[in-house]
Amino acid sequence: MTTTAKTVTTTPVVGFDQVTKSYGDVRAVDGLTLTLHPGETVALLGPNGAGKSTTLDLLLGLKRPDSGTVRVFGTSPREAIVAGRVGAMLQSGGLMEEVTVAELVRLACALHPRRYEVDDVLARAGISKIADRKVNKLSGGQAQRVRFALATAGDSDLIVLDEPTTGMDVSARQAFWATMREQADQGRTVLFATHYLEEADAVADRVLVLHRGRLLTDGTAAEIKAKAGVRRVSFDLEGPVDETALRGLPFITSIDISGQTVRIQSADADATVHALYGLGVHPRNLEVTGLGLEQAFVALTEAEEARQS
Ligand SMILES: Nc1ncnc2c1ncn2[C@@H]1O[C@H](COP(=O)(O)OP(=O)(O)OP(=O)(O)O)[C@@H](O)[C@H]1O
Repeated sequence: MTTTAKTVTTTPVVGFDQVTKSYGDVRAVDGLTLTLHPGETVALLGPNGAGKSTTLDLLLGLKRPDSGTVRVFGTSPREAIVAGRVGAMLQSGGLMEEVTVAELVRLACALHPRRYEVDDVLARAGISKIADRKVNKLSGGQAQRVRFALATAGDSDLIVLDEPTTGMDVSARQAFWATMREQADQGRTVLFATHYLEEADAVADRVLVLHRGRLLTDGTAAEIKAKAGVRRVSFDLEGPVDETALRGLPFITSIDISGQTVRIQSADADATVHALYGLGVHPRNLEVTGLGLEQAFVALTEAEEARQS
């Protein structure tokens, strides 16, 4: 996206300013400040209990902050929702049991100030064929698709998704993200919490990592991988090698020796490889690669745990 004067002056989609929310002694969200801009697809990551769901609940006005302010399109979350600007798909619950899929989706469309046609919503969510089924007879993945339909029942500017693909099979997941990309391409802002880091890597143009209610990192997936600073070194051994010497290589954060194959994670891959040659080892099929988002996420959150303890 090119930055223009227009984007700079546009009202943020979401603005959290020093937001704190506790449950008894547990501080679920701790002084969180963040801004989401129009058209962004943003992944919200964090270990269990990091505060993702609470953050989304605050954004949707389902919970009120103890302190700080939450603004959505420059208004309160409630006003933004009443105006039909926000569509949401939450983790569980929220489905009336004794109605059919079509009835439920029809209701969601009727309630949306900028509603879509029911048949289009069903088709987009891939649930036309189960439209007459009772909601309490659905599989977990089908129920997720219905929640997705409810979140896209009208022309919302912001779509909020809490672990949307949990329970979906691989093809449902792919179809889901293809639809979500279309929504984003039409200029909508999409914010989703997930534990599937490969989804965040593939879909999000911005990744927020929460840790104990605070924002640990905020950047593109590539920036977060680079920030973790660790790279993978893998190679095959030729002939016997002194394992103790290998394990003593500098900057190693983990090492796995399996038969003739060695896999290392190193905080300074160049120095590790240099020292490897210094041992007189001639590695075959040497590869030095960056971490995936998943490993980077683990490295960053573990480092933060260590720092705080
Ligand atoms: N209703 C509640 N009452 C008491 N504590 C709560 C409540 N809801 C959440 N918490 C606590 O607040 C913290 C943040 O929870 P939250 O559900 O926001 O995290 P999360 O990042 O969404 O976790 P997960 O990945 O497991 O879904 C956790 O320590 C959780 O136990």
